[in-house]
Order: sequence, then structure tokens, then C-alpha cells
Amino acid sequence: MSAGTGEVAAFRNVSKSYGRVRAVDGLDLVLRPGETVALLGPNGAGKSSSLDLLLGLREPDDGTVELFGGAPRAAIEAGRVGAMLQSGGLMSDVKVRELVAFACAVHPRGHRPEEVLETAGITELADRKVDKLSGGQEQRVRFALAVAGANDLIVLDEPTTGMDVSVRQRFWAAMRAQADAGRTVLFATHYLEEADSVADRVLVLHRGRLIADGTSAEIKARAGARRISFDLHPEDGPVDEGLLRALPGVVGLDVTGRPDAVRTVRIRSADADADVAALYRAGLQPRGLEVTGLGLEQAFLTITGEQDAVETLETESAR
Ligand SMILES: Nc1ncnc2c1ncn2[C@@H]1O[C@H](COP(=O)(O)OP(=O)(O)OP(=O)(O)O)[C@@H](O)[C@H]1O
Repeated sequence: MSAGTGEVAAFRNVSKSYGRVRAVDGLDLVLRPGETVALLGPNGAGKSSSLDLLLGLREPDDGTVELFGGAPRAAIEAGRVGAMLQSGGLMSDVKVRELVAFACAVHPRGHRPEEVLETAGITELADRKVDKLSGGQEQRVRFALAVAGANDLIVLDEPTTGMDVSVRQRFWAAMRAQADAGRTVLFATHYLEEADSVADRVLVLHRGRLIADGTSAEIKARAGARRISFDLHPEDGPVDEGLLRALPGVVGLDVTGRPDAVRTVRIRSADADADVAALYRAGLQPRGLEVTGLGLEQAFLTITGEQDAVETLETESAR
């Protein structure tokens, strides 16, 4: 299958355990050409394990993983995939230029080494020994190795760890150029602002399960991306919590204050515009009304926190 159509990667009901730890749990996922996809999740959520499965570095216990409609190994041997992983040291006692030239030479569709050094912004490091680099410089060399050939899919595991702000910006500019060239980019990250600004699709893993999949805006909306807060005064009538809860975008509701005093209402909303309009239509007189946005970070904490609450309930009811 070509990179221009169909599926770049597919997980079909994939599970992987290490002893009693279920690192990946029933993962179903398809990546399509040209997508830039961020993989988010708390520590131990299964991000690295999923990437290892995708690259054929580990075999699933259940389910199947495909790259370009076939076995991961075949796609990798055909030079369709570039990867930048956390693990594995770089060769020691070689110069950056030599290492990059080697990666270009062995890649079935290798670029020119000078071009790769330029893309990764490491031309000035070319004559340095690989084992004498700082952590951030080493990351840039790993990046060069990931783009040494014309790949259809680039897989990056926490690529910007150790990079300073300017290197990080340069890195993402280079990555965007890869995506603009029609390549699919999949990256695991702990930096939610990177996911927010770079990815056009965000996946959230939690205890090996995919708990959210959508654009950053959709994920924020699902978490109740905006907060509406206001006061209701007792002289304006009693507070009808049922009415508030039934507003069209309400995801969460919190009402504080004594029934006979000023009550403060905080709403987590997926559609603040509709909720505010509905408040007035219902004849309420909200005072000091404020609508604030929720960042992806808060959205992420909200949905992973909600998932924890659901799992606790499930565990308790199963007892
Ligand atoms: N080789 C292994 N042997 C045993 N357990 C493992 C192994 N690799 C991962 N695990 C466990 O599997 C779970 C998922 O780990 P994984 O590294 O995939 O998560 P992650 O989302 O990448 O985490 P982090 O954000 O901390 O890098 C964790 O509980 C981890 O301890």
C-alpha cells in the first residue's frame, strides 16, 4: 500500500503484558498519511510499549500490529520508518558526520549526509565525537538518524527531552516540514504544549488503554474545556441545581454557599456560549459572570483523573 492512501499504521485489539503488568490493553488505532499525532499519558501509561510494538521491537500477546498493511519488520526493512527512541546509546568513538553518513548509507532511501546534518541543525557539530555531546546535542543527533532517509512514518519517543527552548523550536519546525511533505509523524511526549501546538491529533493513553482520541480542541471540549463562574443572590430566587445541570454543555457543576446567602456556581462546560445564553433564557440573573478557558494540561488531568475515578468504582463494584 502506498503512503498516499489508506493506513500507515494499525493496532487491532493489541495487548501486551510484562508479567502481571498490562502495559497495553486492547489498543485499537489507525494512523493515516500526513497526520501529526501526539501520544500523551502519565508515566507508565504504555506509550513506549506501544511504540515498541509498532516498530516490531516487541510482539503483542494478543491482536495485530501493521505498518503499511504488512508486518512492522517488512516496512522497516523497506526503509519506510524512521525512529527516535529513548533507549539505546549512540555508537561511541565516531564523529557525528560519520554516524550520520552511515545512517544515510544503510537506509534504503537515504538522503545526502550534508542535507541531513542541515535538517537536524547539527552541521556545526559534525566533527565532534558522538560520546562527547551534551544531552540536548545527542537528541539532535538522534533526530538526524530518524530523518536520514525518506521515511513515510517518523516515530519519536519524547524527542525534545533535554533540548533547550531554541533547539526545541528548531526541532519542531523541522518536524512540521516533514509533515508538510506528507509524512506521518507520531510522537510521545510529556509536554502538553507541544501536543497542543504541533499535533493535529492527540491520543491519550491511560493504563494501556486509549481513553481519548481527537484534535486538541476536541479533547479540551470533552474535558469541559471552559469554566463558567458566577454568583446568584438570594433575592433573585432559589438556585435550581437541576436546571443548571441540564444546561446543554455542562460536564461538571459545583455550587457553594449557604442556601440563604450568595451562592457561587462553577460550571465546567463543553459549550460555554450555549450555556450562558441558556442561563439568561431561563431567567437567572448571574452576577460577575466569567468564562475562562482550560488548557490541554488541565483537560489531560481532568480526563485521566475521571478515568481513575471510573476504574475505582468498577473495582469496588466488582468486589
Ligand atoms: N521491559 C519491561 N519489563 C517489565 N515491565 C515493563 C517493561 N517495560 C515497561 N514495563 C511496564 O509497563 C508499563 C508501561 O510502561 P511504558 O514504558 O510503556 O510507559 P510510558 O507511558 O512510556 O511511561 P513513561 O512516561 O514513564 O515513559 C509500566 O508499568 C512499566 O513499568
